[in-house]
Amino acid sequence: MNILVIGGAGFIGSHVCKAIAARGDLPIVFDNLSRGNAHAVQWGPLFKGDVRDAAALDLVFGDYTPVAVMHFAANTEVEEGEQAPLAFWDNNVGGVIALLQAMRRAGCDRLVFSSTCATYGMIEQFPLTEDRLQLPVNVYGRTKLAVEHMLADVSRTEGLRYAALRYFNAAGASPDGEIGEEHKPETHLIPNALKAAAGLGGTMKVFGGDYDTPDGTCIRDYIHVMDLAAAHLAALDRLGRYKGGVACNVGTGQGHSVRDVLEAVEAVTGRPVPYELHDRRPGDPPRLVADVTLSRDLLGFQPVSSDLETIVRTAWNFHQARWQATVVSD
Ligand SMILES: NC(=O)c1ccc[n+]([C@@H]2O[C@H](COP(=O)([O-])OP(=O)(O)OC[C@H]3O[C@@H](n4cnc5c(N)ncnc54)[C@H](O)[C@@H]3O)[C@@H](O)[C@H]2O)c1
Ligand SMILES: O=c1ccn([C@@H]2O[C@H](COP(=O)(O)OP(=O)(O)O[C@H]3O[C@H](CO)[C@H](O)[C@H](O)[C@H]3O)[C@@H](O)[C@H]2O)c(=O)[nH]1
Repeated sequence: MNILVIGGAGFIGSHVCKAIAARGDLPIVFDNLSRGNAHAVQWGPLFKGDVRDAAALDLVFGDYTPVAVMHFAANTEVEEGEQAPLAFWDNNVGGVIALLQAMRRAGCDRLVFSSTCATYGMIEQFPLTEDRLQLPVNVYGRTKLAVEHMLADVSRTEGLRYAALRYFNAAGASPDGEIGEEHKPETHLIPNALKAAAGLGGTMKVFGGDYDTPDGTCIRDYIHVMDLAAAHLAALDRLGRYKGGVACNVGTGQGHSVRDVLEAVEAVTGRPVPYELHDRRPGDPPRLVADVTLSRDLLGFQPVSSDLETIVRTAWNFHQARWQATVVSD
């Protein structure tokens, strides 16, 4: 099967491509390389284009007749969205409108969409099941929630089959070190903590030590990116069997504070993480932890590599290899 992977040069998309290829299907990456890396596209062709470009989409649908689409392309940095909302609405919502129109022209009716736990916002009722009221507190989350509504509307009227996967915090790297997390700029906690431990990032900032959580720092549900990739394959299979659409959490059900993560980084690397407490980062909810019942029952999904030690170790191995390669090529 040909699977069109929009945003497949990015962190999560590239790991999903690896998983698609591992089971014998062909990932066709469509990416404008605004954030991703061409070197992470290793398991199929790379088509350079913008998802808002209808003609470019028609070309790739015409050339490869994909049976399904996975859509990862988006503006993703929460803080950036607070400064530049229109760019987020344009790419995150405008991109999906253009994609759905191209899918309709091509007669392709299956879509796996990257949604996010950021669509829940400040909900303080736990566990965080999918039927909770979604009240996103940042621009990023609002754009993703708007797409969820759009998908439901289009599914109802046009028969689109879709899965909106509400990922919690994707982290870790391919265990063989081939690919990993390489955002530029990097704003995510684990790569920043690893950089600080390696003495490459100076002192890292911990955003907020006064949250209403046991140690005062934010709690997140970290899921290994290869587990996340497995969830995508399960969702894809489900689209082949059932009509309609579904929105489903993808997490582990376990929460870890920022301090827990720093401790795990110190344990794996054997080095201290120099950090200083900083003001809260705008748009950060204090606690986001998935209820995993639906992903287990609907997708048969069970994370196997998402303990904090494995996440940090695979990320550390990947980053060390990249840093060494950079020094050698310099
Ligand atoms: N990283 C996480 O923890 C996390 C959590 C929840 C949801 N998500 C969502 O998952 C998806 C992937 O996240 P990621 O961390 O891999 O991000 P990423 O930035 O690494 O990857 C996104 C990719 O999309 C490409 N892209 C962006 N705009 C494009 C456009 N207009 N046309 C074509 N390509 C475009 C970028 O070049 C990049 O390769 C995003 O939609 C994000 O919102 C991520
Ligand atoms: O240098 C850093 C980086 C992060 N953090 C803290 O660590 C936690 C995790 O932050 P990340 O930036 O790693 O992840 P986010 O939870 O902000 O964001 C992730 O989850 C979001 C949903 O909330 C979005 O989907 C987004 O795309 C995805 O990157 C937050 O409390 C953040 O304030 C720090 O203290 N210092």
